[in-house]
Amino acid sequence: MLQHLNLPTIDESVVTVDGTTYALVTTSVPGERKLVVVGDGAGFVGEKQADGTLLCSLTPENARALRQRLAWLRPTVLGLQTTAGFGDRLGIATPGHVQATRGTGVAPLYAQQSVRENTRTGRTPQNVVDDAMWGAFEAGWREAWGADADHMKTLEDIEPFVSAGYSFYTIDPGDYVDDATETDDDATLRQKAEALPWHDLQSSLQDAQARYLKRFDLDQFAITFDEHTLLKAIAKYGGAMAHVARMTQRLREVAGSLPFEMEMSVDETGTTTALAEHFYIASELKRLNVPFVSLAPRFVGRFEKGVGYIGDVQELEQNIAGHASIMRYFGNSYKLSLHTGSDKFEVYPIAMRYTGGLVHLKTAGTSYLEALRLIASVDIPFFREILDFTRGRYETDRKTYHVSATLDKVPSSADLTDAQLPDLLNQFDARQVLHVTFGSVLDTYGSRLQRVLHEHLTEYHAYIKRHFDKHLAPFRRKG
Ligand SMILES: O=C(O)[C@@H](O)[C@@H](O)[C@H](O)C(=O)CO
Repeated sequence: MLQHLNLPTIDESVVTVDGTTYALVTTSVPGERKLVVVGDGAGFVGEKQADGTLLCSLTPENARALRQRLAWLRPTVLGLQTTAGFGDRLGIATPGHVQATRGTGVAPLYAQQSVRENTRTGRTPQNVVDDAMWGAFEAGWREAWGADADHMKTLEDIEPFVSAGYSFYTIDPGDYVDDATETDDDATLRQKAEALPWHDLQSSLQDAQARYLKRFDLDQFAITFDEHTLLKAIAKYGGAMAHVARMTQRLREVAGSLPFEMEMSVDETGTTTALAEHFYIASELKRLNVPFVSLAPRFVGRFEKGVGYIGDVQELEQNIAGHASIMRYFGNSYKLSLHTGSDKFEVYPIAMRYTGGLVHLKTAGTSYLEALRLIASVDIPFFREILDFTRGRYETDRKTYHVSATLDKVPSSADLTDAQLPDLLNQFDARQVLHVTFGSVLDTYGSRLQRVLHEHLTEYHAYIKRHFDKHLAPFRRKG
């Protein structure tokens, strides 16, 4: 039916609803796609062909019009299903993410970018959700998917994500977590606890003491709040809880009747979230009526960007078992969220085993690294340039990320043969250096990088699929 256009149709995208057919076609520009609307073209902007067919660019206006017609292209809440977030800093990876998700039973969030990432890539929340939507459409995804406004820290962060139609809001109150409480004496803890904004917490220190100074019996163990444990939990996380309460109130005001779900993340803080502190956080979120579906504590050991888990896996297993027991105490009403979750292959089976699938996995930079892996094979001189550039940027760009790579372990390109280059994407230090410098790389090389990837899109999606097949296998729904 679309043959008359003489542009190859992407078969997976073709769909007919209410007598109108929609499809993506490729053009002679590498990587470029256009939307074809055959039938009722009202609301779309494009070039009208002789037979009335519309050929449309992938603009925000046309994305909006398509979402209005095809309900499954709107991000939606996913509840307590096992979920995975697929951050895509380049805006072209989603078809690969779809290929990997299909048939796994894992519910995807194909749009997921933090405020920090958007600042570095120069993309808006709308760009991110539109790119993910076009990718899902291209790959023929017809099921539910979500969009995560990740690591929102301030009240001002909220509005642009709500206007862009996000469904999942990750509140990161990390700036209000007081890590110094780990070593404070009781007098200091009390002073800090008394100074909290109790009004925002809709409570008082006395009320909190009445609520928590006791023993709570969980299925595997008990949590007993003595004076010190409670004062520390309150002094450490009370300010964060107050901030989450403020963020939730603003989100409700801005979202109005739009459905949404929330996560609270304190994974990017300096100290581990003790089990009693997880209990306090979850209990307070419930008391404050925060509609959270997942919680990202800071686990024992280290979850760093782009690499495997760093620490004692048995200790982590015990830690996850404890967190899962607290979740059960609260009626399995939320999921454990694994931030910086990519490449932690040893962690996934453990998380699944103890939570019974109440897991949310977040990934992002690993898809960008797969793009660099491809470039290391298809445009070697360019990869050499990127590598040397990132070595110059690392010390600056690492500052807001948890990474421990050292530059002396990352060779400069002159010290490597062509054949050795792709293997850098398997090396701890090189992965982290390449990972956290994405913003600077995109500022300097963005259009060239996009051009190379657009010339090799099918391969890029195959790289993504292969990489994510490994990630998702432990999360597959059985039966
Ligand atoms: O880089 C970022 O800012 C984000 O992608 C992450 O911190 C995100 O929350 C994540 O955990 C992805 O693995």
